[in-house]
Amino acid sequence: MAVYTDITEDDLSRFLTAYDAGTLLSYKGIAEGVENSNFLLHTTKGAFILTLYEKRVDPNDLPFFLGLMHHLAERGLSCPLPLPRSDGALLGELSGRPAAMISFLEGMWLRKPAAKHCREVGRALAEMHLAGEGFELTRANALSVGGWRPLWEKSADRADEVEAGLQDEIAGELAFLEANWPKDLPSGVIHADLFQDNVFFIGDTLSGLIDFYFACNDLLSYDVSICLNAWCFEKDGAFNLTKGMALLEGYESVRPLSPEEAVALPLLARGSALRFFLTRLYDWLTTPPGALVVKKDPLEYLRKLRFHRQIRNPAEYGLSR
Ligand SMILES: Nc1ncnc2c1ncn2[C@@H]1O[C@H](COP(=O)(O)OP(=O)(O)OP(=O)(O)O)[C@@H](O)[C@H]1O
Ligand SMILES: N[C@@H](CCO)C(=O)O
Repeated sequence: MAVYTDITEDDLSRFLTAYDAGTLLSYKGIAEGVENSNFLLHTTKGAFILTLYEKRVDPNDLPFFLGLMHHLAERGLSCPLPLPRSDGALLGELSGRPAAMISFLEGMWLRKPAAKHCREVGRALAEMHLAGEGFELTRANALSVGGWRPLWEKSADRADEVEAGLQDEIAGELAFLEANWPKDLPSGVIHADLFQDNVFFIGDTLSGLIDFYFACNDLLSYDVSICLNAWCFEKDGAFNLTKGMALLEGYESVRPLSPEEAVALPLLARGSALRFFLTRLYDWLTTPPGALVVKKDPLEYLRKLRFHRQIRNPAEYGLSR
């Protein structure tokens, strides 16, 4: 249950007076999610999502996130729309946290996606990359290669509590990636967290993308590698070549990867595996007992990182050339 900050009915009803969202009928905390506190609201005007932004979201970044969702929705991408307050602002404050009201997206995320769903995700990711062109705000990726060492240093001393030898292995991996990280690849607005729980389907039809709170400007193919990691591995840790092929075909049906992006995929996938390993490791070691949040297993991403280390050719992901 990711509700770090609770809210009272009186405070919420007062908060809603600044919106054209009707009057409150009911509200409840949403179990899913790790980063922020989310509530499902029912009002006399329908269903809405209220998000209270927590520790990993810098309030100064919120205009970028909320403005991006508006920009993408205007270009036909199915994603949540932030509701404006009576003064036009997209951001308010509730229970001491920055807070926004966003439109409710129909659909549900898939617990067991098939290759056909991966194809739709690849297509939607490329469509998002193209729709992001022309967005006037920019945001550096705080969790790209430049952000991994400071994050690692917060957990390094305790890493061997999770698995013996981890401290040396990750220190070596980090040094390798810092020395070899690709630079001159196509970049633009990326989602940077397009995991299964952030893509909604109605039946087999993709109905929308949510959770743009890691969106930023970075390498487009890095975003592809995040999806390879998030969608194309089975629960036993095996890479599913059929899903990889489908995801990459879906992406390339909208935006073909350049030869340089294709060659860089194994390195990018190692990097994105390390990124999620590091945030999960930090949360694993620092989330207080009894916190209303599901901690995610860092070792899942350590295994993915080790898998990519032995990949020599993007064809091993199912990339056709
Ligand atoms: N616009 C929306 N429409 C419908 N449901 C939503 C919407 N936004 C969020 N949700 C629900 O709230 C849950 C958590 O949302 P979100 O993923 O944005 O939170 P988070 O804390 O940022 O999670 P994460 O750990 O995935 O980053 C989603 O899994 C979904 O069930
Ligand atoms: N999607 C991330 C959590 C939010 O960043 C993970 O699964 O580690």
